[in-house]
Amino acid sequence: MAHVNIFDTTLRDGEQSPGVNLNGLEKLEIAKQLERLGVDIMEAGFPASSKNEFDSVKTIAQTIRTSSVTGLARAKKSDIDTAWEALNYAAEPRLHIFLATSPIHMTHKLKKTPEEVIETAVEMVSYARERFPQVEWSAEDACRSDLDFLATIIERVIDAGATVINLPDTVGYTTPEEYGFLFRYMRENVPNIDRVSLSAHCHDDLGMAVANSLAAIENGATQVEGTINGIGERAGNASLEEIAVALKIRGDKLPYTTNLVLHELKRTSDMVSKFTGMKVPGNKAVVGANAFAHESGIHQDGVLKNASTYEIITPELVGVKANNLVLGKHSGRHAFKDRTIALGYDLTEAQISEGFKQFKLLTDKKKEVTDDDLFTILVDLQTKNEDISQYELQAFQVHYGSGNRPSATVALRKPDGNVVETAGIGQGSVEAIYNTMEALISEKIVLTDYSLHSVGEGRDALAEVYVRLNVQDTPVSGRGAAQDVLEASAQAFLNAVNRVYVNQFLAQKDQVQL
Ligand SMILES: CC(=O)SCCNC(=O)CCNC(=O)[C@H](O)C(C)(C)COP(=O)(O)OP(=O)(O)OC[C@H]1O[C@@H](n2cnc3c(N)ncnc32)[C@H](O)[C@@H]1OP(=O)(O)O
Ligand SMILES: CC(C)C(=O)C(=O)O
Ligand SMILES: [Mg+2]
Repeated sequence: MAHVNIFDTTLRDGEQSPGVNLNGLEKLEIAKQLERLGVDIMEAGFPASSKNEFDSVKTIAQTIRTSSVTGLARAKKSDIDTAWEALNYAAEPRLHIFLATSPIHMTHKLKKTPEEVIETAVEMVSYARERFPQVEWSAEDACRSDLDFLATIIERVIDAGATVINLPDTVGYTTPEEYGFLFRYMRENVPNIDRVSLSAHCHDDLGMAVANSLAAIENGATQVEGTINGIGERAGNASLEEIAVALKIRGDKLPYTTNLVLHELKRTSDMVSKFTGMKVPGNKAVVGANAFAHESGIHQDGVLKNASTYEIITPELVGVKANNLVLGKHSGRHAFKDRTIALGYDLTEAQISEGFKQFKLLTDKKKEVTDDDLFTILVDLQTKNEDISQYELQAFQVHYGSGNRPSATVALRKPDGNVVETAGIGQGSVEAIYNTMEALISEKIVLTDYSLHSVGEGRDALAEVYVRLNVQDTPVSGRGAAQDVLEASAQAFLNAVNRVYVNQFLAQKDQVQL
């Protein structure tokens, strides 16, 4: 069977999803989980795009050992130099350079002639190869490019030292037949094509990203790019879990292997969903909550008689556990710690103590503490920047009654350690809390989105809230979890505010150091 390399771009193209802004600690946790999942290459970010992005790519490059870490760069020396500064720590540093090749992009965006585009691509690929042992070159908007021009530029960048050629369907425009043809055409018409790995990168604007990726594999792609849960720019990227499971389940038609550890898929999907705030729809293939649920009587009857009547994928294959009940009221610290390790957490002793404290508090209120509950508590602990003091909720109280205007009293600890308290009103309880917190924080804060859902089932389930805010016109998202919906709402608001605060704090620190 032929092998296909998996290139994950959740942290780069995935993070380009509107409204998603991951902090460095969240990116690092996702990177570690992607390594456990067995991705061959992970694109950690676009180092030249900002100081925060540079720092997080560098930390990921320093941490990840078994997957290759790459970063994106424009065809510009300064982008390549910055990328090298961040990525040279990686076990196998790689660079991903892109330059558009379609007439639309060359004329209107780059304002370059096709000859100038060839010259720039060749010059930048050979410049990058002076540093990086592996250089991927992407022909942005390949699917709307002229085939012969594409074949010419590919031949030239391979001669300049590119080791991987990517043919992205940047705008999600192509069909499986056309995309398959593109790969066959390049295999047959670029004389030096066998010197490189050929990669597919699809977007889902017409809902064909996974089908297109599979067509590319059948026609000579040896690498496929995508994201977990299919998140990404606009309608998103090809969903890696769908591609990997399709290759596994339809090995009869698609005889290709990957290095992915399939039973890590569900956990990876859950983590990406939690950190990005992009909830996975129930009917999403492979990882949706309903992917293994059977509702109608005839289906239930069939499954009871033999699961293969209506199930082509077993839940265990992708790591969905039938019963994820874990610890209870009488569990001790050792059992708790063992469970955190089994869940894939790498916590310090201080984090374990804090997590155990929160777990015990939860067992007082909740009959069954599930893996999902633990995941929610621990994720917040692990991704909080303990080195920078931030806004903390000290206490709050809400008065609500039908016919009365809701009011809230909130006490906050500010980053300078002072505790401030005030009261305010709103049209509803959540708005009363948010208005009061806005007054205490003294910034202009606008709520642009709010969503609430429960973690698991039952009246005692944890509530999880996601918000999007504009803090002094900076868009930012935040999440909070608690047993009470109002407390979860308050925590989500502060989580978003703290993201802006931490970024400003780090930016000021960098300026002082300069
Ligand atoms: C298909 C994709 O997903 S491509 C990746 C897209 N991702 C992102 O853009 C996220 C990160 N981007 C950013 O933070 C910013 O856009 C930055 C820091 C990279 C650049 O910011 P700015 O310098 O303000 O430029 P801005 O984004 O407005 O415009 C892009 C410039 O890069 C040029 N450019 C675009 N692609 C390339 C390329 N592959 N190689 C070289 N130049 C390029 C554009 O022509 C434009 O140049 P111009 O200023 O001479 O007109
Ligand atoms: C940077 C490139 C590969 C990209 O994301 C695209 O073209 O979609
Ligand atoms: Mg893309």
